[in-house]
Amino acid sequence: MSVQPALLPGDLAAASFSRFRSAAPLVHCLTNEVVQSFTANVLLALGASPAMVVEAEEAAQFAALADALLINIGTLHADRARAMLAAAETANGAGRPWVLDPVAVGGLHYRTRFARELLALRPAAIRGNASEIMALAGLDARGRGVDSADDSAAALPAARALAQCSGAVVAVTGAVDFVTDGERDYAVCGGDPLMTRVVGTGCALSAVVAAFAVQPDRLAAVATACRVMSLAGERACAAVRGPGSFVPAFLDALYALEVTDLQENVCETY
Ligand SMILES: Nc1ncnc2c1ncn2[C@@H]1O[C@H](COP(=O)(O)OP(=O)(O)OP(=O)(O)O)[C@@H](O)[C@H]1O
Ligand SMILES: Cc1ncsc1CCO
Ligand SMILES: [Mg+2]
Repeated sequence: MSVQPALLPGDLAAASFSRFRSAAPLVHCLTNEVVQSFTANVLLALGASPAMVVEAEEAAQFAALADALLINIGTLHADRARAMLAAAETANGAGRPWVLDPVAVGGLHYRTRFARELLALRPAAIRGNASEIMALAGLDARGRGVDSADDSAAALPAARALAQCSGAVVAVTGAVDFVTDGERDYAVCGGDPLMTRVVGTGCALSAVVAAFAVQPDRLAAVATACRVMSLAGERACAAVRGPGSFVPAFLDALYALEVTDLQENVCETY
């Protein structure tokens, strides 16, 4: 396995974004209460469809109708947990991919236990920041050299171990996003630190990952989801004064993205 992951090739990213635009996936989002509206707007701006169907009985039914499912445990409570388990089981039964965003897993016991339960239901992809991926990997990858650290590059070994033991494609995001299936990985550059000064860019990215996880080359597709967000983020940041003007500029940049924009995935160093 390479120590320095390859950059996501522009031709793969463009092909994946083109497939996404044609498919316009319907994404069932069981996400946290802070980011629901922003997440729906990000999916709509890109050309996908969001649906936040949250009651357990309905969530179990709807997971078979949607193209993909997102489970984000940011504001977890018992009713929502019940809906999440039911929806993940339905999605698995119907052959639909589902994505786990393990918000704040690590220090908090209830959500950490619950994330372990979800992991056993085999998500197609997992997207989190460095500390979340390290903590989740620690659950099932003890003894695989998973140490503590707080940046995405340092979390790459943990992401690989998590991918190997869960079967998921794992994206660990930060200044550089790394996406791995445990055997191969891609690096995705771009974005802007301002993206961390607005709530929900990572959560919304996880919904976009779900929309891309329907594609057969899941590793390249999840990396493309990361590139779509980082490219729109860097374009938006070039034209704004701060977090307040970032959100509308970001939605506009997502809306304006063209397939050919994904061809260029340049990054001098990372
Ligand atoms: N320092 C940075 N420079 C450039 N882009 C960044 C930086 N940090 C994060 N990003 C980008 O911001 C987006 C969100 O990633 P991040 O790792 O901050 O998620 P998160 O911590 O789960 O966010 P949240 O929980 O607030 O939704 C990604 O597209 C990522 O590439
Ligand atoms: C601020 C916050 N609190 C719970 S979830 C959330 C947003 C996801 O990061
Ligand atoms: Mg997060």
